[in-house]
Amino acid sequence: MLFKGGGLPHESLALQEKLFGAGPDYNFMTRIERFKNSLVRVQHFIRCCARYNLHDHADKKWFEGVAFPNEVSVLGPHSGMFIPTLKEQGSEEQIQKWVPQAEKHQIMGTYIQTELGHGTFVRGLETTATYDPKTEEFILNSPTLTSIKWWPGGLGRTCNFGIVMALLYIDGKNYGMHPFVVQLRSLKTHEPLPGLTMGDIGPKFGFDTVDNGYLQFNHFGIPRENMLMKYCQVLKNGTYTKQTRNPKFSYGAMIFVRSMVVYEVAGQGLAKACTIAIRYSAIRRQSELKKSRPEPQILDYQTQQYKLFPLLALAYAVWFTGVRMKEIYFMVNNEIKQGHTERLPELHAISSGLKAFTTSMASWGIERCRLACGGHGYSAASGLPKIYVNATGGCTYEGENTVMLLQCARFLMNIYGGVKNGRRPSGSVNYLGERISSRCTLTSEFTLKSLADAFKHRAARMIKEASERLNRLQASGNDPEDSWNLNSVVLTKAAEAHCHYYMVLVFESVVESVEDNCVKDILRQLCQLLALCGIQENSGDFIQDGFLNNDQLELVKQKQLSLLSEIRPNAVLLVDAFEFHDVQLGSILGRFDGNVYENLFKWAKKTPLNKPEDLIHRLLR
Ligand SMILES: CCCCCCCC/C=C\CCCC(=O)SCCNC(=O)CCNC(=O)[C@H](O)C(C)(C)COP(=O)(O)OP(=O)(O)OC[C@H]1O[C@@H](n2cnc3c(N)ncnc32)[C@H](O)[C@@H]1OP(=O)(O)O
Ligand SMILES: Cc1cc2nc3c(=O)[nH]c(=O)nc-3n(C[C@H](O)[C@H](O)[C@H](O)COP(=O)(O)OP(=O)(O)OC[C@H]3O[C@@H](n4cnc5c(N)ncnc54)[C@H](O)[C@@H]3O)c2cc1C
Repeated sequence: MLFKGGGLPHESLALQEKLFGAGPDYNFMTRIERFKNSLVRVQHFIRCCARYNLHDHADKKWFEGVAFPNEVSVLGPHSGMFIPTLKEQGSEEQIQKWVPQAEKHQIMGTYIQTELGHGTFVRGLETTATYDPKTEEFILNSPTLTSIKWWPGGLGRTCNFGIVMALLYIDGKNYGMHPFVVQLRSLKTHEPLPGLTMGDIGPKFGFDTVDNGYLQFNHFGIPRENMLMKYCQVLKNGTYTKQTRNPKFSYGAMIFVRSMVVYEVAGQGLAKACTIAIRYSAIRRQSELKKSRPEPQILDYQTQQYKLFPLLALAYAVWFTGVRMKEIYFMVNNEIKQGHTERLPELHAISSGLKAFTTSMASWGIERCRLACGGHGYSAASGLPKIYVNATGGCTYEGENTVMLLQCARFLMNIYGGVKNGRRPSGSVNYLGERISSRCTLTSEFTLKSLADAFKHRAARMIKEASERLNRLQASGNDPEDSWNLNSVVLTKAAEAHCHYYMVLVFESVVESVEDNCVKDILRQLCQLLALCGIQENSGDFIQDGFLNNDQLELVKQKQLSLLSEIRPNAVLLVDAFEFHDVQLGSILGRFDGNVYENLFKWAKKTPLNKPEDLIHRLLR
């Protein structure tokens, strides 16, 4: 073994690959070097997949975690969007034709939806696909500047295929957004095919290793068979047929990625940041706690614990919620495949809501971890800037977070309206059918049930009030759309409260399922801390209707503080339990061996600015 650790079989395999552990320091590379380095890794990863027979998505994911530490590889859109869309939206014939080539990486694809002028508003996209029955081709065209495709990952230089979302026109009639498989580059020369203008969109906040690109179509023909035809078909003569299914099925790829992002991006990103900040806080000593005594570990300061332990609790909560979100996705998707589509709206709502809620919390949490590391947190050597810029992208891609919360709120309003009309809700919203209890059961014991109930009360009240406010706005003469807009801040807060309750509930259920009493006790403390911090940070929501009183809030504060001391002895073990290898963390501050200062010094000496022969030296001489 080249490296210590690597808890899971596929991680251990990947850690044995010299190329993934060695090589130049990422922090000292230019963007072009980072991109090239990533391509070398991609090629090696593809060879490894063949060598180790890695076909399963989950197996590959473990391997990727080591191959592309803290980076988003260009394989993300290929394996996370291109292949799933082919599988979910292609006919059997189309799946047979493209999926095997894609899985063997003989073709590399991406998901091409967003345009210069529109990302959020999918119905506003302008790219057209006009069917010509004479040639039996779709003619793809970008009719305006704003219709140029913009952002798809891997489009700039890497991919030779893509799934393009475009408006289908037959005989002058617009049939709405449909997915098309499009070859973009020659499989021999890798040059863009005639009729396509494409390239990279330039440097970004993060995602240096991904060539997010642009693409302009100039009346570009593709065969009729290239429209993905599982749900809708265009026959040779131009006849359009469709199954009587939900038109939102063509949005399936987005639901999939949103469901995965909770664990893969928010959960992993925050857990890595907590690992770095807590390990570092255990080796960093600063100031005096008691006169003439050795400087304490900064982790012994209550304020440091107050910064970091709630984030540790949040990292566990998001991790568990992400695992649950994946399970729900696969369960409901299987039901949909069997023809049972009843739970699609709930899946859309919970995946949109949790994607938004957890990526926002993680993004904020990672930055707090960086601040908690003082000066060294600001250095790239901490690894935290890289984790932040990549994770925070999750707040925007796959549906901007505010917009996603509003989608979740829309579902909550529908359900609440149904309850008012006597319908019984089920699944994640079944509590909306219960009577909202005005009695708070919180006592100094702070059982997990009583804490979850407090969040249930808050969510139910905020959803009810959002709905009533919406009705009042309409009753006072606003049309439904204006009422929605005038209520949208309240709606996003109701959606957040729903997601917050869901996360606390998932954490509670995980704690209850643990058999080992010692582990159970420690996880219970974390779950209590998560919930108590949530109550304190949003205390207005809990006291507004008199559910919590001042005495109870005082109890909340006292318990929060006592939990900090109780968690302290286990804090480092709790981050070690995430089992991130040093290679995956990419952080000198978060090294497993704690040898931070010696390695910071070695690292600084290697920085290119210290090279004696460069231009700067000549200019300064
Ligand atoms: C696998 C590992 C992954 C991790 C690694 C990731 C690395 C890769 C990195 C980056 C990839 C990024 C890829 C992208 O960003 S691709 C582009 C993504 N774009 C978006 O997400 C756009 C967001 N916008 C939308 O989704 C929609 O436009 C909308 C905001 C939802 C609005 O849609 P629309 O206007 O059509 O709908 P309405 O608001 O009018 O609603 C009508 C009813 O439809 C329901 N609805 C909407 N969407 C869905 C859906 N997806 N599924 C089911 N139902 C849906 C909506 O709730 C309304 O229902 P109602 O009953 O109220 O009428
Ligand atoms: C790193 C990264 C990778 C990406 N990868 C891909 C990819 O592979 N393929 C692809 O097709 N796209 C990709 N995208 C594009 C991405 O999906 C969009 O940027 C995203 O969906 C947001 O849309 P937008 O840019 O139009 O934001 P906008 O909608 O312009 O958002 C700007 C502001 O307007 C607000 N707003 C917009 N609409 C509403 C509304 N209805 N109600 C209230 N507020 C609103 C938003 O809340 C936000 O504050 C990527 C983007 C990034 C950053």
